[in-house]
Amino acid sequence: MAFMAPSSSSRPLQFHEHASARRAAPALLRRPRSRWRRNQLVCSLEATKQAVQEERPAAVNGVAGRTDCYGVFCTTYDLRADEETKAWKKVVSVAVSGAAGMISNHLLFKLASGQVFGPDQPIALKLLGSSQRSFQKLEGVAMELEDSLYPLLREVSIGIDPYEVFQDVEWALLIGAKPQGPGMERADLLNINGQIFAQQGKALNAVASRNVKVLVVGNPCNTNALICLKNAPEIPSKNFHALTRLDENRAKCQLALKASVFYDKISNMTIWGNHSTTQVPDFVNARIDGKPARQVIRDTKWLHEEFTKTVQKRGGELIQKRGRSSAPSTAVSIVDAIRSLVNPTPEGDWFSSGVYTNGNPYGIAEDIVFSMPCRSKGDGDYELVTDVTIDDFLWERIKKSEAELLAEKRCVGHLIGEGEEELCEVTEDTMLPGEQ
Ligand SMILES: NC(=O)C1=CN([C@@H]2O[C@H](COP(=O)(O)OP(=O)(O)OC[C@H]3O[C@@H](n4cnc5c(N)ncnc54)[C@H](OP(=O)(O)O)[C@@H]3O)[C@@H](O)[C@H]2O)C=CC1
Ligand SMILES: O=C([O-])CC(=O)C(=O)O
Repeated sequence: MAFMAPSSSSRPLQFHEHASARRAAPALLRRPRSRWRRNQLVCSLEATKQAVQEERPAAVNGVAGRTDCYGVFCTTYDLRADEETKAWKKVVSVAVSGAAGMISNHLLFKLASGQVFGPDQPIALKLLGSSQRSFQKLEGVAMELEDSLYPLLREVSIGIDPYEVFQDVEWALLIGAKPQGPGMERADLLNINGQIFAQQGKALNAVASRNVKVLVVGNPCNTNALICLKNAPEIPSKNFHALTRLDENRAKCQLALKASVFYDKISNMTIWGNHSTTQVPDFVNARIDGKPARQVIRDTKWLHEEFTKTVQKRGGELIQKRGRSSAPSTAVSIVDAIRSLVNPTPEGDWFSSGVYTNGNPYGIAEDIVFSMPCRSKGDGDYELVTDVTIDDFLWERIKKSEAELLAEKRCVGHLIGEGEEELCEVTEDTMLPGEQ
């Protein structure tokens, strides 16, 4: 379906709205912010910059690392006339970590345009960076958002303290992570990135909306999501997702190519397991133009061998060709993943997401984050799909992915309150899709 952004001629005026102001006064009573207040906001941005330059640790609820509005988004306007003619929803508050990275470079503009949450949904973007180095880049990102004049983008703030940035957020898109450097062991990556997600889990637990939806993208995303949810005991575990939608999209593309159909004909595509080379793209339950995929693609050898391997290794192949990991297609898949939760799933179809195993009907180990088929009513929540067939081919591979996730979980016991750091043994042949 084509999306049309509202034209800039009908663009309403921006306002910056603090959570406290939102609680204190209904929108129609809001007044333009005084020059003093504006100066104060600018000063606090300066204080943040200074703190960052001095490499002071970000304080929890303190001045250092404080998040505030950026540039044009600090200005408050009187919206009374505007609100009489518009039927927009209440602003949705979305945090994005790794906001100066490659994936975010594509994603933020899709979020601001209305493609994700809808053309009647104003949005506040809270951009999280990790350090002094990233702060200036975040300013650059915020400047580009300013210059894009998106009617729905009502607030942009930047910061490096997750306790500030995550305040009252309803969505947290956790993209920031350290990439796996040359010669870096998987165990080291699990530990370094795990620390980031443990800290961010704690911050979400302390300050985010109690029903925040969390999508973990930074790799290894399944185990990072597990670490995050374990550190956020006051937020329902069901609200945490690891992104496997890119893998679903890749699998749909391969089936479409083989069957010589346009990819919108492919449905019911499940990715089982880990976002790694053990993932299991499910051709058994997938459908092509409403028919079981195996009725359309008779080449069983291709389905068993090439299809599965191509999807598992697509990320690595792309890195080899492009010299960097997928960013635009990952951003698109994040959009798809969110849209699948905020729109009802089409009748008979489903989508894949890495979700917490807690009473799953398939016999997969509990207490890990595993990609499975889901359906949503469009309320941000989901249910697992139960009418799927798991044959021996799938089951054997699902168990391998499960074993990998259980091994990863043992490596991060110290980050999820399950013992000290132990000898971390992740088998050699299991890799991130982009690992060489
Ligand atoms: N699940 C999936 O399907 C996919 C996942 N990915 C993963 O997404 C992640 C981001 O990819 P991409 O945007 O291309 O990467 P980039 O390297 O372009 O950006 C990553 C961002 O992460 C932040 N970062 C780096 N180190 C740290 C740290 N120690 N603490 C906090 N933040 C940090 C950096 O922000 P700053 O400047 O603030 O330090 C950087 O801007 C990677 O982990 C990648 O493997 C990628 C593709 C698909
Ligand atoms: O390993 C990476 O960073 C890239 C990745 O996840 C993918 O392409 O699926």
